[in-house]
Amino acid sequence: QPPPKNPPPSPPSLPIIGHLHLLKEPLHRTLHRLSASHGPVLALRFGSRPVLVVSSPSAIEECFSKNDLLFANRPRFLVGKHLNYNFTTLGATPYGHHWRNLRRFSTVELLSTSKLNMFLSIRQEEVKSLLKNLNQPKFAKVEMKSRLSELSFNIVMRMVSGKRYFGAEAEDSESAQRFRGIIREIFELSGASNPGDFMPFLRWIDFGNLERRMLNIQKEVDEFLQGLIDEIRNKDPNVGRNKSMTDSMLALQESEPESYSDEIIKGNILTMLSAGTDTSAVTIEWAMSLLLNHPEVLKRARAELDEIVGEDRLADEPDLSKLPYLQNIINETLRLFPAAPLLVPHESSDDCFIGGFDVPRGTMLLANAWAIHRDPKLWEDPTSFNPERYDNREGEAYKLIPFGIGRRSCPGAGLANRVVGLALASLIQCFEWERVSEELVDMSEGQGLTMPKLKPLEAMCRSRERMINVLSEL
Ligand code: HEM
Repeated sequence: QPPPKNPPPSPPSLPIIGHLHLLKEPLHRTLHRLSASHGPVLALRFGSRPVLVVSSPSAIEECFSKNDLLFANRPRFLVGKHLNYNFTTLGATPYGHHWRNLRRFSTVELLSTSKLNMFLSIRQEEVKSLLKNLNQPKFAKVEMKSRLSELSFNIVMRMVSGKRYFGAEAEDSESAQRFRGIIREIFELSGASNPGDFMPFLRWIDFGNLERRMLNIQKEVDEFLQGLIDEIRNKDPNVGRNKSMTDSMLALQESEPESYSDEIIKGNILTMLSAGTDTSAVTIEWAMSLLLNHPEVLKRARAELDEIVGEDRLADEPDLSKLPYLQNIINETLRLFPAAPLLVPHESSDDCFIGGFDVPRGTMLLANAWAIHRDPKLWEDPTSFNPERYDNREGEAYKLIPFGIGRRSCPGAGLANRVVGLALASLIQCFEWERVSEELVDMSEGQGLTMPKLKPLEAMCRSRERMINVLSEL
């Protein structure tokens, strides 16, 4: 491929590795620094692969409206091969017939408004179980991360398979524990900067044993998922539930065996679990951390809940649309701590122009949502947590993009909003919260694709007196 005539600005690079030596974690911060000195449309090279980093609303608009179709591909990473059933899962598969099929299926069978309404009781039950475990009359220190992670895992797992994995009535807690660990490991391996993805010769010597690690994980994941679908397949159809996504896929397998092979079904389950659990859990954790550091915001949110919901019943999903301040808090959390700060990498299927520059086909696109969300040209006092900023409708399109935009944007945004909204509303309504010490909660981010908190959140928690009756009935 000849070099483009008018390439975007780019820092000096090294032979063979290109800019890989510059990629320090967290990647969104490094890319932000590079964009700050070279501009919002930045060209890099990860080994042999051309990369485009965009970090302005106008560049985002160019990529995801006019050129959305052209950028609807995903790069083919090792993790897509080994841990996404050879590029057949919704998140990893290239744009085309198979993707459209899966996307339609997932949207209709799992994530449409009517399906989400149908699964409401699952979310209510899981949130109640969280509240019940936190219920106590005196202030005590609680660890939040694992509770929130269990909450989101149980919700998605029950929607997908009909099974409950953690806590009371858990059906198979030990293997689920292990499986959740594996999912976390998959995430660690899913970053956008595995050297072996960009310098194929490194695969020869198996850089950091990466490929071997992936193959081991693949085996374990596959056994777990095969066990799960076999169990559902073999269950007596007159007993048991048959409303889960896996049940629907198995039903389709009979009429369209090629489109719904066991592999495709396993890949779909894995995708829902890996895309839909940590993301929501981490968002709730960041939101609670922000509230602990801003008691005045917590107070206002509680006043809103007391006014709209009162003390005789728990907050519920239909209340969420009547709680604009809570929604502002969620938006502000997703602005400052987007669970996918660089979205998910895209890839161009043809040459195009972005920002007046030539971008060759086969370029990997990284959209730095994190940088846009903190751009002082777009947001007043961008690093401060200020839910009030949305009162006068700050936040137009292309400025706040935690779920991405265009045809590959997050199909689970509606579910995520409900899970995060219901959990936060209930935690604020039912409990008093304080920091474990005078010190502010540490807001630094750790490594990993979903931008976890470096230090898992701990807080002091006690049931609110006015909610004791409601809580005691759980
Ligand atoms: C706060 C929670 C969440 C955030 C911040 C989030 C964010 C994102 C982002 C940024 C993308 C990539 C968009 C792009 O490629 O440009 C994405 C893709 C995706 N998300 Fe989410 N997500 C969340 C929750 C969920 C949930 C609950 C599910 C489903 C159970 C889900 C399923 C997916 C899937 C399947 C994709 C891949 C779509 C495709 O490639 O066509 N996500 N998400």
